[in-house]
Amino acid sequence: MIQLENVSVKYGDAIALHPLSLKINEGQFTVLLGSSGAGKSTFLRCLNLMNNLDSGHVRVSGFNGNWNRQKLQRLRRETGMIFQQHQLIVRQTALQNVLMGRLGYHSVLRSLFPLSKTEQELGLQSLKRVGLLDKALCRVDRLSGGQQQRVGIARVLVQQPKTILADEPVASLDPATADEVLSLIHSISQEGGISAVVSLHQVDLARKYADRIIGLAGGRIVFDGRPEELTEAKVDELYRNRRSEPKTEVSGRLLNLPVPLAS
Ligand SMILES: Nc1ncnc2c1ncn2[C@@H]1O[C@H](COP(=O)(O)OP(=O)(O)OP(=O)(O)O)[C@@H](O)[C@H]1O
Repeated sequence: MIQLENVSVKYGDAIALHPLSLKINEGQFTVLLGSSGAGKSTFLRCLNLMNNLDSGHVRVSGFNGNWNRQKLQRLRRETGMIFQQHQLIVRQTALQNVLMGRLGYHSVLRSLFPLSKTEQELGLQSLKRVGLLDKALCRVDRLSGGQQQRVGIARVLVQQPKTILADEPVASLDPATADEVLSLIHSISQEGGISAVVSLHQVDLARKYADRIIGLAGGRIVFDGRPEELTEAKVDELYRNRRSEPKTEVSGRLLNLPVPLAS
């Protein structure tokens, strides 16, 4: 369980997250929705304390007392992160990239030497789980975008995480591949009882996979409920600012079009 208590974040004078409090329960698949700049990435980074907080506390089950360096290292080791742009080393093989997920378990000195056979087997099992065992020795830049994201997921699996945080993991994929990749993250979360918090721009995918949807707007929670409670009116409210912008722009451009003369 992760609990945020009055957590707020500012960048300079700009407030990215207004004070908010909530709990993320074990095994829950939570989707964050909200227009660009709503605060989704900032919120995700608060969950494993990658962001400095302006106020409030983050409590995680299994971690008592104040956060010190060792506890933060353990928290980040137990939190798998998946990114939109995969953050892979493209000149290395899929397996080498996956094994990077084990680095948090070793000292800098130890990580200069090859990992144990057990860890290498764990890497292969993770690639098998994401359907890419046959690509283990392929360089990542020879893989498709969807396959690269699967490598990113396998890298998270070798961490044996308690929580998965995914920041727009399917934003650069076509709709069918996006569905497949999200379905994979969802099944990994369900099978392992791993909490997942995933930010998305696709409301249909949020409705399909989420146990819980949190809607952010202007750094505030404006919706928190089950997918069936997210009505069209609430979606409109969530994206109101973003949705109105293109209409204004288009109608503005249309107004400037030369009006054809009647013949
Ligand atoms: N490092 C930073 N320095 C200054 N301002 C920042 C920084 N990171 C984010 N912000 C600002 O904080 C606000 C929230 O940003 P955040 O990236 O959390 O939103 P988001 O919902 O994830 O957006 P997107 O969907 O575009 O990724 C935005 O106004 C953004 O410009």
